[in-house]
Amino acid sequence: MAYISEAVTSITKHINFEQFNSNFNFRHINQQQIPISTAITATAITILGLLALKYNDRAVFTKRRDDVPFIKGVPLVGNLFRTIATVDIIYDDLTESFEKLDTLTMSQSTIGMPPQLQTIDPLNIEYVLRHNFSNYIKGPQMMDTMGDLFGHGIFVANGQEWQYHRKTASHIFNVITLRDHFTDVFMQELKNMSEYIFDTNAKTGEPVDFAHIMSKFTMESFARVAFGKNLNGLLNENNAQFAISFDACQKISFNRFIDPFTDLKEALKPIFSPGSTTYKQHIKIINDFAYSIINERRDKLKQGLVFEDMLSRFMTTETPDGRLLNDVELRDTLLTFLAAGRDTTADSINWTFYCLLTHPDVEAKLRQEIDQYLPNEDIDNPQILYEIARKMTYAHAVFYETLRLYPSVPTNIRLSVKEDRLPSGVKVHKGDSVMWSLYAAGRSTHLWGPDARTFDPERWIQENGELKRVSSYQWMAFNAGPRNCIGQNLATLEAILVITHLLKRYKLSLVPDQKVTYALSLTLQMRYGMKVYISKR
Ligand code: HEM
Repeated sequence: MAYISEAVTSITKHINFEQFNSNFNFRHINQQQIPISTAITATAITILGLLALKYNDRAVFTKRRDDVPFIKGVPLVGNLFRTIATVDIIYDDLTESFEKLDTLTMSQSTIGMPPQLQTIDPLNIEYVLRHNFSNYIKGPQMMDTMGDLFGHGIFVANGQEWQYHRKTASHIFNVITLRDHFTDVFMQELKNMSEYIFDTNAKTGEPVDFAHIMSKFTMESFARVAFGKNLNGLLNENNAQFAISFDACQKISFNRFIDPFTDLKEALKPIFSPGSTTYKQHIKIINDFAYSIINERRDKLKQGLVFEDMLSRFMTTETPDGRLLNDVELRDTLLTFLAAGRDTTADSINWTFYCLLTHPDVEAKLRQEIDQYLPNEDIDNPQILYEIARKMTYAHAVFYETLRLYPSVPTNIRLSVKEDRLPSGVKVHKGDSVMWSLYAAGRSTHLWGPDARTFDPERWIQENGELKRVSSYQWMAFNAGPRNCIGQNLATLEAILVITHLLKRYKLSLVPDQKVTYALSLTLQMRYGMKVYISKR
C-alpha cells in the first residue's frame, strides 16, 4: 500500500494546478451554469486522459525504457490487469514473455510496484549475486512484504546482521553433523512415516495426499534438527494449526510482491468472510508456537541440560556487538530457518515424485540404481544410506532436473543501491529491483536448448557417467555467490534418503484426473496437493 500512496502523492506533485486553471480559464464560466462537481469530474477526466496518452503502455509516472525489451501494459496501470488475469500461471506467463520477446532481460511496469528489471541471463545474475554483491541488497520491499513473518532473520538481513546469521548457522551444516546426526533423524522419521501412513494405506488401498504427508515429514524432521523437538505431527493434527498459519502467512507475503491490494484485502476479510482467521490471528498462532519453544529451551538450559542444535547455537553465539540474541530475534531466526529449510525441501520432494510418476522410464532407471547400491539387508542402516546417498549419480540427476523445472524458490529479487549497468549492457537505476525467475530460466530454450521443457535427467550425466556440473548462475535452484543456500547439502541428503526409502519399499501411482499445479507462495507448493495410491513392492 505504501506504493499506492506514493503514486497518489506523485500524481498531485506532477500536476501544476495553477497552470491548469489558467489554461482552462475557469473564471469566465458561470458557476451556477456548471455545477462544481461536473467541473471537477471533467477536470479529472481530462487529466487522466492526458496522463493516459503519455503513459500509454506503462504505470503512471514511470520512465519508458528503450534500452531493454519491454512487456507492454495498458495505460496508467501497466501490467496490473495482466498480473491479476494470469496470477494462477504467473511463472509460465513470464516464461512465455521471455520466449516471445526473444530475450534474456526485459522490463515491466506495474502500478504500485517499484520499477522492475527481469533477467535470466547467467552473466547478469552472476554479476548481481557475486561481482557486485554489495550493490544488490535485500531491499525495503523484502521487509515490507515479509517483515512481520520473518522479522530481521537472515532472509531479509543485510550487512553485519546477515554476516552474523550466516556465520552462526554455517557451523551447523558441516559434514560431520550431516553424517552423524541428521541422517539418523531422517531415517527415524522415515520409519515413522512408513509405519503410520504408507504401510497402513498400502493395506487399505485408500489414496493419500503425498504433499500433505511430506509437509508433515519435513516439519517433523526439521523440528528435530533445528530445536531437538519431537512434534509427533505425523501422528496427530495438533500442530497442524501452526503449519496452516505458517502457510497462510507465506502466501500473504508472496501476494504482497505481486498485488498492491493484498493488505487491503486482508483488512476487509472480517467483513467479507466473517469467522475466517485473519492475518493478525495467524501471526499470533505462529508467535505463540515459536515463543513456547524458546521458553522451554531457556528453562532446560537453566536446568543445566546441553543441546547441540541450531536453536542452542543461536542462543549462545554473541552478535558482532557482543550480546546474545533476545527472544524476538530468536523467534525471527527460528521461523526464517523453518521456512528456508522445511517448505523448500518438501516442495522439491513432491515435484520429484510428480516427475517420477509421470515418467515411468525414469522411475524404473532410478529403482535400478537404488537396487544396485542398496542391498535389502542394509535398508535401515543410516551410515550406509549416508554413503550411497552421496554416490548415486542418477538420483542426483533426477533431483537436479526436477529443481530445474520446478525450483522450490521460483523467483528472487534484489534492489540496486546505486546506478549501475549489467554485463548485458542494460542500465540499472538506483532503486530499481532486479528480479530473476528461476522457473523461467529453467525452461528457457536459450539456456537449455529446444527440449528445455522436457524432463530428462540424462542432461545431467556426462559421457563418462559422472554428474555434469552446470553453472549455479544458470541453474540457480540453491542460489549462488556469498548468499548461496546454507542447507543445500542437507536438503539434497534428505531428498535422496526419502526417494531411496520410498522407491525401495513402495510403488506409488497418481490418482487419475487430478490437477497437479503450483500455488502462489514464497515456495513452489502444490496448489491442490498430489493424491497417490500406495502398494508395497
Ligand atoms: C530443496 C531445498 C532447498 C532449496 C531449493 C533452497 C533454495 C534456496 C535459495 C534459492 C536461497 C536464496 C534465497 C534468497 O536469495 O533470498 C536459499 C537461501 C537459504 N537457504 Fe535454502 N534451500 C533449500 C533448503 C534449505 C535447507 C534445508 C536449509 C536449512 C535449514 C536452508 C537454509 C537456507 C538459508 C539459511 C538461506 C539464506 C542464505 C543467506 O541469505 O545467506 N535451505 N535457499
